[in-house]
Amino acid sequence: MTPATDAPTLEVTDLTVTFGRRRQKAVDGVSFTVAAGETLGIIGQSGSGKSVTALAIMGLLPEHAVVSGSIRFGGRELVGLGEREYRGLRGDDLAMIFQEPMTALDPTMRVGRQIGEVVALHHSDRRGGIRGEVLTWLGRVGIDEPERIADSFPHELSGGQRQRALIAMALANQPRLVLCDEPTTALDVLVQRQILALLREQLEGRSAIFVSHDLAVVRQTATRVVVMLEGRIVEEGPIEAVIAQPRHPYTRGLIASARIDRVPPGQRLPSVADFYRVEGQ
Ligand SMILES: Nc1ncnc2c1ncn2[C@@H]1O[C@H](COP(=O)(O)OP(=O)(O)OP(=O)(O)O)[C@@H](O)[C@H]1O
Repeated sequence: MTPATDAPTLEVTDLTVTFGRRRQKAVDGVSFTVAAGETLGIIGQSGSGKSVTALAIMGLLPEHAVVSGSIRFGGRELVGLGEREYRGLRGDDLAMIFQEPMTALDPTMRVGRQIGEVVALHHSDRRGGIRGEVLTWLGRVGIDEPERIADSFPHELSGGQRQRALIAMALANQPRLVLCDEPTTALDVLVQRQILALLREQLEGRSAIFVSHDLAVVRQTATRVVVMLEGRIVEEGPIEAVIAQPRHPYTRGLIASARIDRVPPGQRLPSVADFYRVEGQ
């Protein structure tokens, strides 16, 4: 018998998402897996369906979204799961790190309390040790003065500190899958590098999905990558193999014009229009 640990953490099969009466599919028959302990990169230009895929997994799509296909997480089907059951999964088994931490943090609540609420949410028995756990996590994500930061409101923190706090919040319950959606895009280049280094360290050995338009950024954290174009996956493979020998013309154009080996993380990828211009030459 195959041991349970060999089963993928996440198995997405033929996932399709449309919005309301719009005919075009935002995500169109997408299939991929995330093995236990691996970080999968999802790359593609703006509008290619990366965020919609991540939000479908998190059960965070708006009500007018029509989802079909299958998302199996630890053997459980998530498509069609009720909001109450999803709430039990989020923060505990499934966590998400967003691009803009200010929208994910409550501006009216001190940072330490917000992280503490996540810890307490699923472990009410740990109430006594919650403050200690919050401070430990803030230290672990590289916050120098955990006490002061825990007692601050989000607007009193720098962008980098806010993203560190959000990472602490996402990881505090040791989730089985962490989704990062452009977690460094809103930061300036220096802070972006620091947060990437932190994520690289913290995601090591965890199951994770790292969504970005930036191949150089994905390369730092992911072992495998899927390339999305207009709602579909056009290429997938180990990241270094895809960079060295891209098979799909879009990936080839993307790597050629992004000069992936030469550009630092943070540079934007070319758009589809750029790609067709490159191809048309
Ligand atoms: N709430 C929504 N209602 C209607 N259409 C939406 C909604 N959210 C996304 N879409 C559409 O779905 C498609 C895919 O969007 P998605 O946000 O997944 O792209 P993305 O690859 O993540 O791009 P970005 O990097 O800009 O976030 C786009 O055409 C977008 O307009």
